[in-house]
Amino acid sequence: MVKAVVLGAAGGIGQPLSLLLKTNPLITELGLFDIVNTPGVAADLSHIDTPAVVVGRLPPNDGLKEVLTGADIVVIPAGVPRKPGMTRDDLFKINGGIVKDLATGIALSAPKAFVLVISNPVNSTVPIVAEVFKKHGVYDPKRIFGVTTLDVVRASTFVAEVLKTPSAAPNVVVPVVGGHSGVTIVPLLSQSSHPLPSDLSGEAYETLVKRIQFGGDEVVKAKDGAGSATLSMAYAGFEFANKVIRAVKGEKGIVAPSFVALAADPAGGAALSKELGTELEFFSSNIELGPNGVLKINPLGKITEQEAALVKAAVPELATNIETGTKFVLQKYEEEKNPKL
Ligand SMILES: NC(=O)C1=CN([C@@H]2O[C@H](COP(=O)(O)OP(=O)(O)OC[C@H]3O[C@@H](n4cnc5c(N)ncnc54)[C@H](O)[C@@H]3O)[C@@H](O)[C@H]2O)C=CC1
Ligand SMILES: O=C([O-])CC(=O)C(=O)O
Repeated sequence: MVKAVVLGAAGGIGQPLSLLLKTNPLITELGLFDIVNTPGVAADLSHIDTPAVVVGRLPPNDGLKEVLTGADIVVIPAGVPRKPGMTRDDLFKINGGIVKDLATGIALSAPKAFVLVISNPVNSTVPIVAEVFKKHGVYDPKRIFGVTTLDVVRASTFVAEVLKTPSAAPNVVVPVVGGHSGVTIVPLLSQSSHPLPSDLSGEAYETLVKRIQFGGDEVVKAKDGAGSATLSMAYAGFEFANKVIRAVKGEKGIVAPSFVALAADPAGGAALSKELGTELEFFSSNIELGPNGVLKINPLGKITEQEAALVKAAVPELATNIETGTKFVLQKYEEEKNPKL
């Protein structure tokens, strides 16, 4: 019995993600919440002949509470997407508040659920969820994940393109570490399961790295004001959710990058901090998943000088993004305590 919940289920990511989750036979209940249209999306999906019983709720009458109660895994793609010319950080003003409110709902109604955060800016929204959970006394760093899988999916696709073997893409595994925006996205191409040509250096190497780092911009530009990646993100979110579900069901050795608190595995986190040369509260490295969420945070391992430079460039931006998320929540709680602030 697995209950999966999607918050923001009527949106560009939410609908195809909910469709994919409905196709997973391991999911027995699918709860959909959004501020619009969830009854319709739920009615539509409920006609598909797979096991999940689908329920769609709106905010009035405790809809969020109803959907979240009994949830094992909650995926959050709620919030506004980018338009051309915007950075992910520009979304913080609106999405920060949305994620804080939804995290509060999860802390109250499904504190043990695995929480998969898609809403941007991920580098700041994951710290928001963590702070809200701390405030409610239900924080377990092993259970909160920033979804960076789309970067991994893009890296597989783009590397296979460079190797002129597009059909190999699903088998190409490239760890992408750091975070989920621009220079914080660090592909470790030297660890690709399908080695790149040894002469891929200079401009060709930089072009490939930049394409993985700024792949989101390609989609934003092509959609020309109609939003950002939705279908590839739904695929990536489904991939990661399935990995979490499979690990919970007892499958061993499932490893994938995700933006998590280093406190989720203090020993692994300390080793990673040593490699980074600094202590960040959150970082996306390869993590091994287990029945309780994060089992182990893996080190970066052997990386090239170029990759070390990319990691070095990512660290200060990550630190700022993390602080933005944390401070936002703490400030909101201060304001709630003292409304005159
Ligand atoms: N982590 C990643 O790799 C990626 C993250 N994203 C992010 O995902 C988010 C969603 O993107 P799209 O689906 O394209 O946007 P969208 O605008 O199509 O859908 C967002 C949905 O959230 C809903 N929503 C807004 N406030 C809500 C609330 N308080 N409670 C519940 N639902 C609420 C809206 O009604 C809408 O249906 C954006 O922040 C985007 O930047 C997008 C692509 C990749
Ligand atoms: O680029 C965006 O705004 C959406 C996103 O996170 C991505 O596609 O990686």
